[in-house]
Amino acid sequence: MLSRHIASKLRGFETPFYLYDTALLRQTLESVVYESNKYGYKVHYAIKANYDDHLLAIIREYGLGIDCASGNELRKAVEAGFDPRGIVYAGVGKRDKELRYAISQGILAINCESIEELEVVDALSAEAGAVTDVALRINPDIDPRTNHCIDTGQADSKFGISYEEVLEHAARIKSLTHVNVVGVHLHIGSQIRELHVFENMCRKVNVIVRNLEGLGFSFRFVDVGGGLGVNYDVPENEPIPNFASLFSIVHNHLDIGGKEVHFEFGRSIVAECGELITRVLFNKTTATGRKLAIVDASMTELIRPALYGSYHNIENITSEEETSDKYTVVGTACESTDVFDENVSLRRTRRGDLLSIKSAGAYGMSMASRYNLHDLPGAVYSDEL
Ligand SMILES: Cc1ncc(COP(=O)(O)O)c(C=O)c1O
Repeated sequence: MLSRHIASKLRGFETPFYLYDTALLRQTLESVVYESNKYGYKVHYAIKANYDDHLLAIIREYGLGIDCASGNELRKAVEAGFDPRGIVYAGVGKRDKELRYAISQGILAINCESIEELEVVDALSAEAGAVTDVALRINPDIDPRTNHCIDTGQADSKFGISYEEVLEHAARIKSLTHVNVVGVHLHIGSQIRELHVFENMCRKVNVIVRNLEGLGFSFRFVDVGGGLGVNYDVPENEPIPNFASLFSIVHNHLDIGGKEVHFEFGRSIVAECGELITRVLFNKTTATGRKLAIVDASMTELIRPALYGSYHNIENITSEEETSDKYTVVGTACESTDVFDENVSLRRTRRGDLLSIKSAGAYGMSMASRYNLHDLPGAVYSDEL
């Protein structure tokens, strides 16, 4: 973990801020590129995880495509220099102006999540005099065995079109003249640590693709989404996620002929290279005996613990004094759920100490808000120190 080694340098920066280890980001990108090249797989970066300009410039150097979830994310990717032909755009509710923009950019595919959306893309493409490449985002009804708040591929989920509905409307979909159905897309959820789940996913995809092609569809690619989890518990043990295992599972279980296989990784690319650095403002003990460390960050910088009950490992990077005391680390926001973690073992923690909240590079800054009119946090990059 970078911050522990450069804690004295960090003291001078206004807290809270995100610290990014760009060397680790580069190693992670090297790994994903190396491992995916073994099978000819194509990797998109899910820009929702973190759209920081400095990080995007690095990610672009490694030739990844982009997965985006809104018109503004698409615009951001295009402005950051990513080739529109390598961009996919998913999202359960796309506004007409967002669809018009995507159509005008000629992206790799709009991943459509309802029959109605396919019809609207067809109509808007006709208006623009275009034929738009789309993929069918299919809900495969798979339990990804992750936090229920972040699963996306179970039957009842708002994401994707049910396979049955695609079958029912197959003839109608094929009759649309201004969309070209070039792919199948699915994404079963995020922070998946039990990789055998992806075996089930592959088996379902095999059936879906075979049956739909039997009905006359012809797909150029299958995009199996993202979801590879990271080690929030002990990030030092696994700074780079296990891309090799996931690719090997997909290689061994996906049976779709020579079609392109695409992935959309967010968390696994950027989570571990980011830490949220925050300063201890006050210590106090509740009437019930809980020792609180009140820090100057809050759910406005990192909402994952408050929103999903997610765990992030926390360390006092400026104290050397061991203690058996346990701390509940709370933020400044006017919300009772604004708690980073309870009963944390930290070195003796005093006003002014810096804490690192680790593995915060994904869905940290990109989900930050200005609640309580907090300022948005800054960013410090290891290659600029
Ligand atoms: C459609 C889609 N693709 C890719 C991702 C990226 O997922 P992850 O950050 O888990 O790799 C998400 C987020 O879960 C998503 O909804």
